[in-house]
Amino acid sequence: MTSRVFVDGQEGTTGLRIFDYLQARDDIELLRIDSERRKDRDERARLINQADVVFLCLPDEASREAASLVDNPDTCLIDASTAFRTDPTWTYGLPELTPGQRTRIRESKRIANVGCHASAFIMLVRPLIDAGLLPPDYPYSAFSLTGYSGGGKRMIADYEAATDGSLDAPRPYALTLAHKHLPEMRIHGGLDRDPVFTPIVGHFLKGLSVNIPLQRSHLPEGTSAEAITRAWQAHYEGAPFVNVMSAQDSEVLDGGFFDVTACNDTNRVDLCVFGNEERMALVARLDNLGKGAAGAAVQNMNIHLGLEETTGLTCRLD
Ligand SMILES: NC(=O)C1=CN([C@@H]2O[C@H](COP(=O)(O)OP(=O)(O)OC[C@H]3O[C@@H](n4cnc5c(N)ncnc54)[C@H](OP(=O)(O)O)[C@@H]3O)[C@@H](O)[C@H]2O)C=CC1
Ligand SMILES: CC(=O)N[C@@H](CCC(=O)OP(=O)(O)O)C(=O)O
Repeated sequence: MTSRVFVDGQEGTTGLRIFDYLQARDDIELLRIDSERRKDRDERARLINQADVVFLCLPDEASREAASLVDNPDTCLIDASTAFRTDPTWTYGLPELTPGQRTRIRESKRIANVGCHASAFIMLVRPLIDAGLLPPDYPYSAFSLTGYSGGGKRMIADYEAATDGSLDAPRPYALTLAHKHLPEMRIHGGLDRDPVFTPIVGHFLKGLSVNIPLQRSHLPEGTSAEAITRAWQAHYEGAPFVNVMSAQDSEVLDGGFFDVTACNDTNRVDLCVFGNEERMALVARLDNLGKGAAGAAVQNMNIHLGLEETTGLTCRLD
């Protein structure tokens, strides 16, 4: 059976990438909006209500408006923005979160796709907190290294225009320490309070890595690198896009350096723990436009439609 799909925001960074994923598929009929009318409320409402699945690839405010335009009870929204990620009437679009999450995504008509930094952060900590290896009240902090496509069309244009070298060096941002992903990190990560989170954007298009430092003296006795790896392996068993790695794997460190772009053009997320007797770091990497946005959105659509989760996506073993 063919499903009708509309991408609201089809000319943006995430929307274009979803188009790339879907246009080759013969089980999807893509509804296209005339470019001139892409911000016309009535035309968007018409297409939204014709579709089985609508991807909202819009700023938060435009996503809220789009959600208010739905009157077809069969239309499923998958929203890429931050607008609904902690709204209890929406389902959090991270299938790997807990054992029941795929069923919730299958049954829900309102799915909030996960933030790119938040995906990496939550996939590192949540299974470990649930397994009792990390305490919910630990004073968590994290930094993230991300490519500039995370900032959408405007940031891409700024980086591409900066041929004078002015944007060559990495730039920390969100230094008010109130990044918009903190609420979802806390709530869906299972933390007692928001982490101290500092993202850094670099002069590369895409790829992202989140690093969470940990002091072993503040962790439960049994929390070792081996125990963490085992807990991830148990939690993510059968998850086609999650790759639990060992610090000894040759693909993890290249001459002592970690490649934050190694998952680019896939929907894969790599998880790894580094460290010694005293200190550890949990590290995840993913493509911010793949598992961090468009790939995850297509994965959620596949699950919602009852299709094989991996349809049209590159997975762990590819
Ligand atoms: N880029 C990334 O890595 C990630 C992005 N996201 C989220 O996904 C959403 C989209 O981001 P991204 O693709 O990067 O953003 P872009 O800025 O690249 O694209 C947004 C698109 O939305 C269109 N738009 C804006 N307002 C309206 C409106 N009122 N009606 C219809 N269309 C509108 C814009 O139109 P125009 O073409 O005129 O500019 C643009 O094409 C955001 O909420 C973002 O936070 C989530 C995870 C990762
Ligand atoms: C480099 C850059 O600016 N990246 C964006 C992340 C993009 C993202 O995940 O956006 P949403 O969660 O809003 O959907 C940021 O940190 O705000």
